[in-house]
Amino acid sequence: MVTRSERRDAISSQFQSLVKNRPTPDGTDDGDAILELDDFSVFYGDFPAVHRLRLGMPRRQITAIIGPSGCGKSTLLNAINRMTDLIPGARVSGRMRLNGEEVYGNRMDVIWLRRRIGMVFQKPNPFPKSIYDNVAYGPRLHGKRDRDELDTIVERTLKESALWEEVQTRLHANAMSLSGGQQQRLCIARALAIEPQMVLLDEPTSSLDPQSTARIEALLEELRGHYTVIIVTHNMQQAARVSDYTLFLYEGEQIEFARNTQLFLNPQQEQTEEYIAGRFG
Ligand SMILES: Nc1ncnc2c1ncn2[C@@H]1O[C@H](COP(=O)(O)OP(=O)(O)OP(=O)(O)O)[C@@H](O)[C@H]1O
Repeated sequence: MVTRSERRDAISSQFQSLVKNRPTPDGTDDGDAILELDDFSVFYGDFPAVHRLRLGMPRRQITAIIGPSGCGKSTLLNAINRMTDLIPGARVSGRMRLNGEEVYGNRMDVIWLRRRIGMVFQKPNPFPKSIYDNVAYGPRLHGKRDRDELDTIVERTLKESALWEEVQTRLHANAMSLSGGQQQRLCIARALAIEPQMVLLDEPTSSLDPQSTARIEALLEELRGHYTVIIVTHNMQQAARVSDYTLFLYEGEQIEFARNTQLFLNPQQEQTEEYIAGRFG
């Protein structure tokens, strides 16, 4: 029978080498939250898929959302850009503020909101267009037409997403000709091209091989400090490696939200400890 203290030591040694204690990005401090949830819930009919969340996600840092299947990770992610509005029977309660503005307030322009938040899904989903047109798509929607300006945006975001070296000589090739890992980096470039307030990633590496996964993780490291990133992942080692903060959800409830140095090395809740020790989920 493993004692609690032995389990804690095992967890700590497993995650010690993964968790990085990075300083807050320049111009931000510890309490600087871009997204604040206050008693925030999402219901499907009467069923609370996420329930009474209360937390602040830090600006220009990376927050991971972890928890067993069905705990509400995607529901929360979709609530941030109000994709939940499109689901019949879904409703929210409580407050969510982005940069101090009520996401669910009467004055929020939902089209504007969705255009300010980049989203990347589990399976890479580039448009069946050229690499260039995929990246230029969002800026064009925002009314940018000047060719030089678009060229600059395409080059900048392909560099930010660590794809430029591989595609600079074939920008007009179809995006579907790229490998799965390259397609996912292109989707990240497409999300960055709109200069988003936030980038939401829903299990972005679960369909990729280990090498492509490592490239995406390295890319996230580069994005940190410039963009606010929220990543849903089933992989606890990945959460420990790439993020600064982690939210652990269980059956829609917020069990623990903390810096990774706490959540993975010194969890405050026994359920967190059991989950990251792999005892359930
Ligand atoms: N459109 C919907 N209508 C009704 N219930 C839903 C709907 N979408 C999700 N749910 C339920 O809400 C709960 C949370 O689902 P959600 O997809 O957010 O979980 P998850 O943590 O992202 O799961 P997974 O890790 O399997 O992707 C689950 O019980 C799910 O069955």
